[in-house]
Amino acid sequence: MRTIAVLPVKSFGRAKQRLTGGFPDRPGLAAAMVADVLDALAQVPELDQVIVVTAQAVSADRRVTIVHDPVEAGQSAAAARGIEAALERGAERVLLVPGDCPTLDPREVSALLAIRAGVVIVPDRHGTGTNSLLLTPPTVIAPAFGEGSFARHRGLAEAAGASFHVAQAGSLELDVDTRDDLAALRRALGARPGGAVRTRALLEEAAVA
Ligand SMILES: Nc1nc2c(ncn2[C@@H]2O[C@H](COP(=O)(O)OP(=O)(O)OP(=O)(O)O)[C@@H](O)[C@H]2O)c(=O)[nH]1
Ligand SMILES: C=C(OP(=O)(O)O)C(=O)O
Repeated sequence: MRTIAVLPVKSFGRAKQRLTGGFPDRPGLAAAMVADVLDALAQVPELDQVIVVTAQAVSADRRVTIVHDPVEAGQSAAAARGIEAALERGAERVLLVPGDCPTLDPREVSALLAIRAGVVIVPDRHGTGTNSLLLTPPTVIAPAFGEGSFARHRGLAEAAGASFHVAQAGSLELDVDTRDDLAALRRALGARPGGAVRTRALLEEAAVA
């Protein structure tokens, strides 16, 4: 089943506003996390392509398509733009992934893609947000990210009469928005050697600065 990942990426200079005062180089952190997410997605054989939706210059491999986001109207609008581009490229399902989950484990993504349901959701670590959505078909529901999005996506799936599955994928449940998330990231990176190479290096560099 032709599967395309869609990764919305806000301009790094405008990203991670909730980390103001929590980390010296927010743009650098946003860029490092996106690069680590892309590295991880590149190791998922079940993905036919990756679409990055952004106004930002992003370096990536040949399997990545950049779709321009001139308006930056939010994650949902960017995700919708990516879904449209994925449909044009023959996607039968799309995996929506955020760019701020640097611990993303390719093996967990493969396990996620083995689940058969109209809407598969990976909640954030608080259980109230949405860190990833697997949509089959890509238009089964419209992305509705933001506060309380887990319940909203479940409601949309029910209203659409789509099957709904909540997936446990620890490496995808940690998105980095706040100082607490950054502390949780440091713990997660300390507990698991390897992966998130750029994010790990930036945090280590900041720690000794
Ligand atoms: N292309 C695009 N991506 C976005 C936009 N808003 C958010 N994103 C991406 O959606 C994902 C989750 O977004 P947030 O958690 O809100 O990240 P953020 O906007 O950097 O964080 P805050 O500035 O604290 O809200 C990240 O990969 C963001 O880069 C947007 O307007 N356009
Ligand atoms: C976008 C979401 O949350 P956050 O902005 O905290 O990543 C969400 O969980 O839908």
